[in-house]
Amino acid sequence: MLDSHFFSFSDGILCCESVALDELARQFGTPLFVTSRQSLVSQYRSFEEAFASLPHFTCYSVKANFNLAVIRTLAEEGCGCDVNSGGELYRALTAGVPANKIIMAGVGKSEAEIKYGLTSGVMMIKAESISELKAINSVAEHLGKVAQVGVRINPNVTAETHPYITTGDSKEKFGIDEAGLGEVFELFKTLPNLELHGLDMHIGSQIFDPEYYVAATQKLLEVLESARHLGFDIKWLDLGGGFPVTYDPQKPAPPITKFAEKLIPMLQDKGVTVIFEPGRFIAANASVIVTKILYRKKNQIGKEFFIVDAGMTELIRPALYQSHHEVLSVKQHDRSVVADVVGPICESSDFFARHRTIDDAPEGELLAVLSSGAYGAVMSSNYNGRLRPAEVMVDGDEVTLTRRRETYEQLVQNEL
Ligand SMILES: Cc1ncc(COP(=O)(O)O)c(C=O)c1O
Ligand SMILES: N[C@@H](CCCC[NH3+])C(=O)O
Repeated sequence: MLDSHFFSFSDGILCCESVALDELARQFGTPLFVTSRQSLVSQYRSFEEAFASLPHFTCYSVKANFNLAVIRTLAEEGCGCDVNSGGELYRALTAGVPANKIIMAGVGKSEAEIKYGLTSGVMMIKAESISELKAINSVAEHLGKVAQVGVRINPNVTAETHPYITTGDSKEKFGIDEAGLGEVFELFKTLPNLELHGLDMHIGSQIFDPEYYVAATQKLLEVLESARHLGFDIKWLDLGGGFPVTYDPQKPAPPITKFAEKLIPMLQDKGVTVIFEPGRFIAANASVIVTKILYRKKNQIGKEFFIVDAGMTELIRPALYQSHHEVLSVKQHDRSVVADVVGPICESSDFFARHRTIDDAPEGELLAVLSSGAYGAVMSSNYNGRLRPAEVMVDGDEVTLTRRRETYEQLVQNEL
């Protein structure tokens, strides 16, 4: 059931590294996000190892988990950042990531955000439309700067994943497709405050088949050829993120080496630094949510429910993408039941698991929702007047509170 070095049972109790999750719940309350620092570092290092023979630079996509301690952990390993907004840029800078290791992306950056990126001195700001290129030029002109720009290409490759997280298809809003590229190159020739430094793609998330990357990279390489033909000195080829992780042990993700084996030969001698923006791959399996069983009930059709104190406000992925998350009892029991694990929110889509075999843990005990590190806390909300939970990071037997639980006062602090 559990295949992790970082979350494992010791004396019948689920632990994060050397720390028992029930201890953490006693100390910090529930619901609680618990992150294994060693897991983050290990995932980052395995990514680096897989692509070691390729000149590349990895920019962790902070949208997956923007907790400052997570960003800082990866920055200490030498990793850069991919940010999607002014707020994420602020977080990356606050975590101490140097601006020249930050890439600024986003399909709809405001003038203020572009200005923030350029004044901070980000290594590359990406454009996803002709209009945005013009906006970047005009902000750069005002600032008396020349912007180092990357253009996000929409390669029209439909990667097989959940339809809400596929991004490289012409039907989607992302990037500039083949038809727009002539105008893009023309603009770089005429607008004096733009320099074309990078070509970029990001075809989606949780992509299992490396062939989608191969197909899209092939298209990106064709654009690289055309750009060079026109005299552009392209330094960076950005392949985005999207590398998969295992959520469901029945459907294991292919190892990252499978992607590296396909991509490295295609990119090795192209005279560019390849940029990767993994988010989920690094963060997803580094955290769990520890949640208390408030009530159990069985109804007239024999259906059983565990009603827990975390919900879709902490992890919206099952509601939004019907995604699978393993749910374990923190304390092991000999007997199991088949039940739904649901939250306290007034929505029928507020569940973590349906019809799942789960230990027969009594009310008051704890469950852990696994693989909650990516697109978990970052997508949390105050819906139903919920307080965003506390977050802790574990490193061996050391525990650090990295985010305090919200308070009722904070819920209303911005209202007049
Ligand atoms: C531009 C860009 N880069 C990187 C990522 C990170 O994706 P993932 O978490 O799937 O690696 C995303 C999110 O899908 C993205 O939009
Ligand atoms: N939020 C999505 C991933 C989106 C990736 C960003 N484009 C998920 O939880 O799977």
